[in-house]
Amino acid sequence: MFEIFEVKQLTKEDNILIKFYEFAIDHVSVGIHAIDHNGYTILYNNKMKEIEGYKIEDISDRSILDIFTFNQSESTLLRVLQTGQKVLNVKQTYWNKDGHEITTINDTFPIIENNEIKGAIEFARDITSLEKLIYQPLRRYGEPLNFEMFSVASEQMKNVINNAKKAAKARIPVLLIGESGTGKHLVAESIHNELNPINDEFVTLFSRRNPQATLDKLQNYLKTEKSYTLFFDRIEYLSLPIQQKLIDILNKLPAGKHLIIGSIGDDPIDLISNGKLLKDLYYYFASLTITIPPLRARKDDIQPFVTDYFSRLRERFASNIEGISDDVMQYFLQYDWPGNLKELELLLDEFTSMMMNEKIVTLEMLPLHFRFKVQQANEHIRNPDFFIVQPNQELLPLEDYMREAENYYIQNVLNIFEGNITKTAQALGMSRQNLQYRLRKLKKDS
Ligand SMILES: Nc1ncnc2c1ncn2[C@@H]1O[C@H](COP(=O)(O)OP(=O)(O)OP(=O)(O)O)[C@@H](O)[C@H]1O
Repeated sequence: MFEIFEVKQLTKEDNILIKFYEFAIDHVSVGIHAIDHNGYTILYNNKMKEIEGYKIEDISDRSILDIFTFNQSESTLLRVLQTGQKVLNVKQTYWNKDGHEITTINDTFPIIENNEIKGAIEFARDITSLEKLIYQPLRRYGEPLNFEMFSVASEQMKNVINNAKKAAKARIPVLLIGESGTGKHLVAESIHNELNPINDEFVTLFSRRNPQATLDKLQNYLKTEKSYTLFFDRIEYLSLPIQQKLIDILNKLPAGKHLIIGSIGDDPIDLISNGKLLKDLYYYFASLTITIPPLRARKDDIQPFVTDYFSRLRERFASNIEGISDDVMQYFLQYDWPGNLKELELLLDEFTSMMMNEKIVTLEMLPLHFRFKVQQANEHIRNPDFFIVQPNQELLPLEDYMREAENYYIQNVLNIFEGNITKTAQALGMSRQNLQYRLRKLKKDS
């Protein structure tokens, strides 16, 4: 672990000190990732694991140079290793394996000894809770949010919108269920703007900041004469006693004056059985629950979202970006988007802010961290061993085996050509249309 530096005989004091260092590294609230001069990971602490969602085994036996087979200048650790210059205050947003959104500010430094670069080290400060307060991409267009703003192609989302419109008509409490970034806030505010007559004000109460303050704020709103649409974002983050207080307040509200909308990020039955959601609070909303499916279950919505994103950029911000290439779309379709549309929107923001005069977004413009995630996901599709038939193996019907083999072969050829459809189709001896049709079919069948 410490072999990049000259090895010296460790004293007893050194050994004790190392124990302190190890403890500090594992308990500090800053993510730490260090690589040696060959790009091999030599340090990856618990906080970094929480932030990025990788295990040390995923990265320790491979050089970053091998893992990131794309444009290496995009990895700050590598850039620092190559230039010897520190890079400070780089903001990044990740969705870890549990689908949690994490925003960090990274500082990366070279480790130099006797004028030689021995490696590089990155420190990532987790600013997620701060970011939550200030990041409201919905507001950037300065318009009220309504059902017109939805980019929809999937039947599932069309149903969501229909049900949400019914809720606005009936003016009954609604519970929105969906992962982070699926559009719960957008649905809630659109319901408000659909009300006829409309309430005086739409207010979002964030449960995960300071639950008692959320309740105090609510009491203050209710003291006024105004009618409100109150959106309780992620009520499962409120403690059970606070949830009980909330029910008591909601049950005393004058009938029909305010509209109450709640949101949760998980299945309500699971939340109740895990002691995170009070049954009575769920029943308060149970007259209408609307589940917003994750983006990975409705990938048809990716294309219209991307198209609308760029047309808004052109209309409102005089951008000349026309759209994304087919290869990039293929990447988007392969990825499972744990952060849903919010993740897609942030990704589009990230690379469009770097574009100069280019009209079409191509594969090389995608940030390295994103391409790495797609690559990792593809690596897990099938292990090559799966295709070797062994005596004690469970045997699949030929049709299923052939489908798995086709998927494996196509995905690997796609990886070789970094997602480029034209080159992959050429190598496989088929037309682009045929390849695209097969990919869609394989996705549907899997
Ligand atoms: N169908 C859609 N069409 C257009 N934009 C969408 C759609 N769904 C979500 N978005 C956009 O995605 C972003 C995230 O949506 P939103 O904030 O409503 O998600 P959320 O489910 O409330 O997330 P969280 O639980 O993290 O608060 C917003 O900027 C929103 O405009």
